[in-house]
Amino acid sequence: MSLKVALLGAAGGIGQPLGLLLKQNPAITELALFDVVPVVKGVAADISHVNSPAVTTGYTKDDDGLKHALTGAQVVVIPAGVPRKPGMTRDDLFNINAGIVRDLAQAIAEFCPKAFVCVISNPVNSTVPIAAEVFKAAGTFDPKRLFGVTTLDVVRSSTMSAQAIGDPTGAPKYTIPVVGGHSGVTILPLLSQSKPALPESLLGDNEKLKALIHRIQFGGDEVVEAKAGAGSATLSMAYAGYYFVQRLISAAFEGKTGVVEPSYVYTKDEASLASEIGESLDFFSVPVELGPEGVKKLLPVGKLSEYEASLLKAALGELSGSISKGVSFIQTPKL
Ligand SMILES: NC(=O)C1=CN([C@@H]2O[C@H](COP(=O)(O)OP(=O)(O)OC[C@H]3O[C@@H](n4cnc5c(N)ncnc54)[C@H](O)[C@@H]3O)[C@@H](O)[C@H]2O)C=CC1
Ligand SMILES: O=C([O-])CC(=O)C(=O)O
Repeated sequence: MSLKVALLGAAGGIGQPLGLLLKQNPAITELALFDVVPVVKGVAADISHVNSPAVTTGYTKDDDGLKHALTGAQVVVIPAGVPRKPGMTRDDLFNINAGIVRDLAQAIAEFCPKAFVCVISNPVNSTVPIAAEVFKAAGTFDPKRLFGVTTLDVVRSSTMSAQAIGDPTGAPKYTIPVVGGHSGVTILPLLSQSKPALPESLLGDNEKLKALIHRIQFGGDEVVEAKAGAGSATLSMAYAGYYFVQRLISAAFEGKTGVVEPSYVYTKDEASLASEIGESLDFFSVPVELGPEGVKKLLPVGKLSEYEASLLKAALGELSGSISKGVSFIQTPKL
């Protein structure tokens, strides 16, 4: 089997470690690293010495680099764009990152229209709708193949929950679905659905529960503050992004069944989701069963606690605006 993965924004804080992680996946036979900064060629030369199968090449804008990086790619991962500084929201990145994601999506539509596309660039709540609108305009949109990567919220949920119950090394034990979006109150970790269940000493203690959910929702800020102007989460994001991509690869190319990961996906016309959350949204993060076509099935959000149901209302309030903002960025004619 041959499998080409393209990583766009490969010289960045996320791109470099994510490229290294992708390089060590034995299923990947070709790894195309694209960035607008020339050091990407050095990053590719460096990573290419790792003795795994993926033949690794760096591309910049020169010599039709984006075209060559994307042609034949079956999976495209996008961490291209600017990160936050203290005091900024993810939405403050819109002005720069919206155009970056639009242009990369246009190139994907042209050079690898059938690829699975995993968007990391923030604000995810708007950049995924932007990519979808570009694909729709190009006639290549397949809702089963477009994913907003929200896995870092899932990763933080298990780590922070284990810490909150005084079992910090127990993090890998807890699988906690996160639904909604990827920004502040739109991030809704369903602690009541943790497998195995979290203890009553947490679930029954409103103050502790509130503090934990707030920490997960604003986990990105912890890193932004600690990096003090030098960027946002990169290493944990590379871990989470790689985790999602390798799960997708295992389901889409290696025949693995029963692979379920939350992701921010196209949910328009999903009547059962709309009746669960009480509103019809074009995009929402839900647990997704992955398969050969990408999305095989969207799984239900499931039963929410009373507190989670109140948080869902806040998430819905913000999400619809972020989605429309992304859609209008493409649909509104520029003067
Ligand atoms: N989905 C998530 O959970 C997370 C998303 N992010 C987001 O990921 C993005 C990247 O973050 P970092 O890697 O820390 O930023 P960075 O600034 O370190 O790296 C971004 C890279 O993108 C490149 N780039 C800019 N325009 C480009 C274009 N048109 N084509 C290709 N490459 C381009 C830059 O040259 C740079 O190398 C940010 O928007 C950040 O907010 C960050 C953490 C978590
Ligand atoms: O906080 C940020 O800006 C980066 C991000 O999305 C995260 O760490 O979850």
